[in-house]
Amino acid sequence: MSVIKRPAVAAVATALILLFPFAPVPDFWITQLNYIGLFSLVVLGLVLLTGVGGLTSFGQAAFAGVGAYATGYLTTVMGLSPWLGLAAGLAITLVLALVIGALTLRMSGHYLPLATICWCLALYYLVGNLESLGKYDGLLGLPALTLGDFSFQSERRIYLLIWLAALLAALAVTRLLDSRPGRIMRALNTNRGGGSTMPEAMGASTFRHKLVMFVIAALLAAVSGWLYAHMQRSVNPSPFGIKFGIEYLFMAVLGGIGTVGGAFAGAALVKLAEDQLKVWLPVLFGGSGNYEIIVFGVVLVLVLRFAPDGLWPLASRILSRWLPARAARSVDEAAPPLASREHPQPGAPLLAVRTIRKAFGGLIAVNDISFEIRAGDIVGLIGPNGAGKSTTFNLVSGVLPLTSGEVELLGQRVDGRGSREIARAGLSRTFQHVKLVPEMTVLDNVALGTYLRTRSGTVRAMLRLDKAEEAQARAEALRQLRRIGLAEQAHELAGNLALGPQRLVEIARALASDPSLLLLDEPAAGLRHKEKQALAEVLRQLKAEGLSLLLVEHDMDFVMKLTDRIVVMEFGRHLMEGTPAEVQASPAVRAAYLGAEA
Ligand SMILES: Nc1ncnc2c1ncn2[C@@H]1O[C@H](COP(=O)(O)OP(=O)(O)OP(=O)(O)O)[C@@H](O)[C@H]1O
Repeated sequence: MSVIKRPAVAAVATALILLFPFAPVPDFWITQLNYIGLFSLVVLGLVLLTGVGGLTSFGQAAFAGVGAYATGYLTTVMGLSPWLGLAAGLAITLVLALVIGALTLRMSGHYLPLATICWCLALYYLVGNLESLGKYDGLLGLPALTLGDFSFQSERRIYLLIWLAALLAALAVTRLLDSRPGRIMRALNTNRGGGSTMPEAMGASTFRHKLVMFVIAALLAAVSGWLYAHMQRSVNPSPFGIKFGIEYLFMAVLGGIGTVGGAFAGAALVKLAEDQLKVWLPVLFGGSGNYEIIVFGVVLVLVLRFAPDGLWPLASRILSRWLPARAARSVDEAAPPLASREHPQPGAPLLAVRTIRKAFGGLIAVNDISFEIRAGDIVGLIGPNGAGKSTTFNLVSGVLPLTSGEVELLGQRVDGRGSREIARAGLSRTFQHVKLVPEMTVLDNVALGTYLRTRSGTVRAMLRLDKAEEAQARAEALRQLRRIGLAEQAHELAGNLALGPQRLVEIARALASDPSLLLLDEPAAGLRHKEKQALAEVLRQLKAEGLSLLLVEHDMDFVMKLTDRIVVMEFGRHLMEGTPAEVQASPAVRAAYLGAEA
């Protein structure tokens, strides 16, 4: 085992970067690195927004423009300090990002990218036509940045500010991704099978998390614009147009859009390659022209084809042969337990479903269904295919709105509320199609379930003020994994597990929210015999611990052995309710199943 640890490698790399301008290197390289640092700041925002959150933006250059023009105007026209320029740039960016985000982030698919293109174009033409901002010539004569008597006038000096900002941003984004809000952000990417259903069921507002990512990405771009303006000592619209918006996205994709290291790799590769290509391509092809754009297009296609995760993950896989292995973060099992909710006494009313109905157009999928669950009950919901079980489940858990009827959980009416609020009221669930974050560890996936029992937000996460609470959340996750017999796999990636253990991880995640009622949607579907046995064992143990369960399941054998009571549905209607023995003996149930099989 290597004696060198990864943090030591990172510390040495950071020191080398910050000491670079003190070495006798030509100014050319300082300039190059300044640009790379500035670009990295913007691309880091894209890593968070696009790579992690799956929200594509072509408009980051425009936010850089806001940062640059705010300071440009305040320092040249109004004669104010560049630091006020920074504050104003960040404030304007914050407001703009909140407004644009609020308008566009609820849209799905291609609307957000289109909106960001429009916004980028609009800002470009706006500043290019405003007399007060110098039209297309821009603003000249910005002052150098100063701190007390120290002036960041030369490129070598501003290098320190640029790289300090870029490295601090990288640290903040890394910390954020490994935190309570970060886990939710990583679960959002629909391109990787994520979405809003699972995070909402864990009690998190997906819109809010998307907005936070959008704002952070915009603020990072604005800081880059501010630094750029004071490095150039002038601003004009061209670096903030759509061409740069696309180029930032290109850097992110080339470097590795889901990784912090990819932001730096992408920025460096594009900047260095662009300069070289600008020199060599005209020599090769003769004449002048933007040939590098063609080369970039070809390279992008090749990267997407052969290294779709980008070059940084590829390089780090190769480098990991020589670098020390990443140590699994230990779990402090002595951390104090998270606060627990007050659970109802056994036998107390828990869930009351009263004449709930769901119509999809003319089809009544759930037709006036009623049943009750008392604390400590294990209730099964069965019926032939298309009987309306999943729809009932989704109505109770708030994924679908009711057409009519009432749902009461622990004495509170919850019909008409979304799944987030129902989760808060004490209900947790698993999904028929497993919804784990495959590139997160099993432990982190389970820690996602502690969302409602913890409080730390984005700023606390970025400043690492959430250490104590994170230790509690991780200890709770390990406790739940031990409860379902998967503690050994805590540090594996969830995507590497087979379906059976994945379903168990979903149960552990639901348990981590300390629910009063657990809803399991076809937990045995697709499992092999041995996996089913392991699952049944876990559920029997939960039953012995007094947990209340509602279970939708196809496997009759599985349901009969486990439940206290069974509700049978057919064609959306309530067919019968009784003990497993009563249901098994019922001619009506047999006829319904035989009819379904016929
Ligand atoms: N979003 C929807 N829009 C229109 N019809 C729907 C929708 N969801 C379900 N249905 C219909 O409602 C009926 C009940 O479906 P549901 O999925 O609840 O049944 P199920 O008992 O869970 O079936 P399975 O066991 O096959 O999962 C079916 O006829 C289905 O086609």
